[in-house]
Amino acid sequence: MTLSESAAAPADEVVLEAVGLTKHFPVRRRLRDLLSRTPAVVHAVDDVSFALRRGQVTALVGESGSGKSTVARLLAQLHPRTAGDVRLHGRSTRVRGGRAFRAYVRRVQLILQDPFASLNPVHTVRYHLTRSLRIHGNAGRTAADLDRALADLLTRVRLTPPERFLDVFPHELSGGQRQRVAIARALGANPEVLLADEPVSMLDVSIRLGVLNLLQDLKERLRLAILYITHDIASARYFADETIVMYAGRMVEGGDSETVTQQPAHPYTRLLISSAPDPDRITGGGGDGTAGGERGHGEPPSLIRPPTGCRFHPRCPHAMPRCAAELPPRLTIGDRPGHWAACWLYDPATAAADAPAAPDADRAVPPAAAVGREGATTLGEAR
Ligand SMILES: Nc1ncnc2c1ncn2[C@@H]1O[C@H](COP(=O)(O)OP(=O)(O)OP(=O)(O)O)[C@@H](O)[C@H]1O
Repeated sequence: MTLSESAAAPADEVVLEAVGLTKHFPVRRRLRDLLSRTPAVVHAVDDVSFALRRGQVTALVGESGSGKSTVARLLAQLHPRTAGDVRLHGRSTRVRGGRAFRAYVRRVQLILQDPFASLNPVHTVRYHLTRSLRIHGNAGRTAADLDRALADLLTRVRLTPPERFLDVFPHELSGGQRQRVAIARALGANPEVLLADEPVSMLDVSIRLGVLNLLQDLKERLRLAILYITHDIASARYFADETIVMYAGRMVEGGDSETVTQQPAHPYTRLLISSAPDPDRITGGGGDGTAGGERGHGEPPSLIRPPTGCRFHPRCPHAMPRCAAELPPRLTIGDRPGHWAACWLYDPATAAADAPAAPDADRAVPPAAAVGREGATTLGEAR
């Protein structure tokens, strides 16, 4: 598909979908494990479903180890999946290298966290971009075509004038400029989807916004579908149209970013927000970084033997007996269209019965300011 074709397509068209996506990694077996019939596995991702739409950013948020990068790698076809499906324009896709893989990556590009690692230090910007354009058949026929395509890529990522950047090596660039080159290289494929795995977390705080603004601009101008993976829920509010929260390999909340970050429903999302390093970036947080948010306790669970029922229940200040026994489905919150949480607090039966954790009787959702007075603090491995 050409750029002009993609610009003409409807904005909310689903491009890439995860459907019940599941990934279990085998664990190296110890002697005593050999006696066990069921081999141990890491439940990295379980039953994850969402859609990436043209011209929209979807944020996947969660603490370290929640399975975000594994989802990106599954969508990029870099891991075989244990179960579930990846659908590109509605068609199930499973590619393992070769020509099919090249055709897939032409449409779905992955941008990694560390531009130092993803650019070869012995090659110039010109080399990296030319290689991408050639591999994906976008270099044109003549040297002049190639020069135009190179200048166009650098201009798109706002490295201008292009001739100043073409013949420099990665170490001569700042971190932000290197990430822009990595984005330009991804654009060399003329993709429909960008999977951006923590694209700004290794950059200085002062230049993060510039790179996020660039991605936003590309989303709008090229109508890209973008998956933005981050542990920083504050940036999801700013940058993403939709936000999905993951905990211990499962999706726990989703909805439009404004609602998920300003009226979080799941106790884990509340904990994530109350632990955000800069509470001023999210209204409703207090100056001490905890007021106005949830408090939980403990560490993230083992993914080899994940907790039964809701995986957050051992840390949840609102846990009920049911939470340990039954896996909560996605339950509609009802405040804004599309807002859901996988939490038994939002089951009408819970609200009607004892509702021990719903201080606001008119609303099954515990308001952020009213919940979370119990328990100790801290978010295990949040970075
Ligand atoms: N190749 C692998 N083999 C075994 N376990 C893995 C592998 N890759 C990831 N895992 C495990 O899967 C779980 C999810 O990891 P993943 O990297 O997807 O989480 P994440 O949310 O992206 O974390 P981070 O922000 O630290 O990258 C972790 O427990 C991790 O140790």
